[in-house]
Amino acid sequence: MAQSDTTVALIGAGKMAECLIAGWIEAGLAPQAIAVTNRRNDQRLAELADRYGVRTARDKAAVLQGAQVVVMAVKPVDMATALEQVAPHLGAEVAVVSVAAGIRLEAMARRLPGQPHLVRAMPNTASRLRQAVTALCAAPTCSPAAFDRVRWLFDQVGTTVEVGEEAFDAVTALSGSGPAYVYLLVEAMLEAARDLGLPDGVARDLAVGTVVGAGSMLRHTGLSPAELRRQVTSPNGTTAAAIAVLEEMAMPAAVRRAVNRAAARSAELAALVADDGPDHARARAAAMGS
Ligand SMILES: NC(=O)C1=CN([C@@H]2O[C@H](COP(=O)(O)OP(=O)(O)OC[C@H]3O[C@@H](n4cnc5c(N)ncnc54)[C@H](O)[C@@H]3O)[C@@H](O)[C@H]2O)C=CC1
Ligand SMILES: O=C(O)[C@@H]1CCC=N1
Repeated sequence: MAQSDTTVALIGAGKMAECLIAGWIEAGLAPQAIAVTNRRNDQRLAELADRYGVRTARDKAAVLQGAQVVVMAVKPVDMATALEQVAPHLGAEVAVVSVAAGIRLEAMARRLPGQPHLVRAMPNTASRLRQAVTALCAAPTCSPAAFDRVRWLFDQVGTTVEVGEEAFDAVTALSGSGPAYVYLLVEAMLEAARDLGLPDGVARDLAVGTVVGAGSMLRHTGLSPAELRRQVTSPNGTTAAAIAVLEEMAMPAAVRRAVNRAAARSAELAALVADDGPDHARARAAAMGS
């Protein structure tokens, strides 16, 4: 069977699930090849069915029926329960992919005994526009064919890289959470533009164009960010004045610390699917503020 005939079930109909669905539909996957379920909120399922034409059901057995790839798109705190709920309905040939921060392959394997084709993925919300970067890591038991199918799916919504699982906390902090850092920067730029009296629409067009242009420069010139920054920064000019303030206020150090903190949080989230069952996981989650 061709990769393009791949059938997918998504467990969890939240923000990340919708970004994946939107990207897959845009890439030409048949809407009826995608099935989605959610914990509660039929309204949300109706919305996704209406918007994308995908199949939806509250019943897990119904959405898992015929799926070659199952994408677990629930919060880390809900993963133990969700894995236990899907386990009875999975055939041994099905690939199960978690996109959750922190949840390790070994923890998935414990909840899905006899399920060899386990994959961990960290996409980001740009999958909605097929511009995600997704890191992938297969369990040692995953067959090359099952992994290829999963990689094909994530290739449809952007680019993929294969990394060792030990890199996942860093990857999550960098590219999983990363879009939010850029949005925060743009929010601050827009506030400054308003202070300076620019109309909101003009400021948004200029700020967005600036971020997209800078991203394209990074992608296409092959120059380092430091060199590209130097090209903008005239001696004693406006950029130098701005960068001096950002350095004085420790912006680079703050970003480094933030990314490190995100990675540490990803490592902490692993405890949510430990050995002692969902009830204990919930208690730990409450203690951890999840
Ligand atoms: N939002 C993002 O930018 C990214 C999120 N992720 C990961 O994706 C996962 C989902 O995140 P979001 O979509 O942002 O969260 P969300 O809260 O928007 O969606 C999670 C959905 O899962 C559903 N759910 C919970 N337990 C369930 C169960 N047992 N069965 C069926 N559905 C269940 C909830 O009702 C909710 O609709 C998280 O683990 C997160 O770490 C990964 C990369 C980026
Ligand atoms: O904030 C989070 O935990 C998730 C994982 C990466 C992006 N969002």
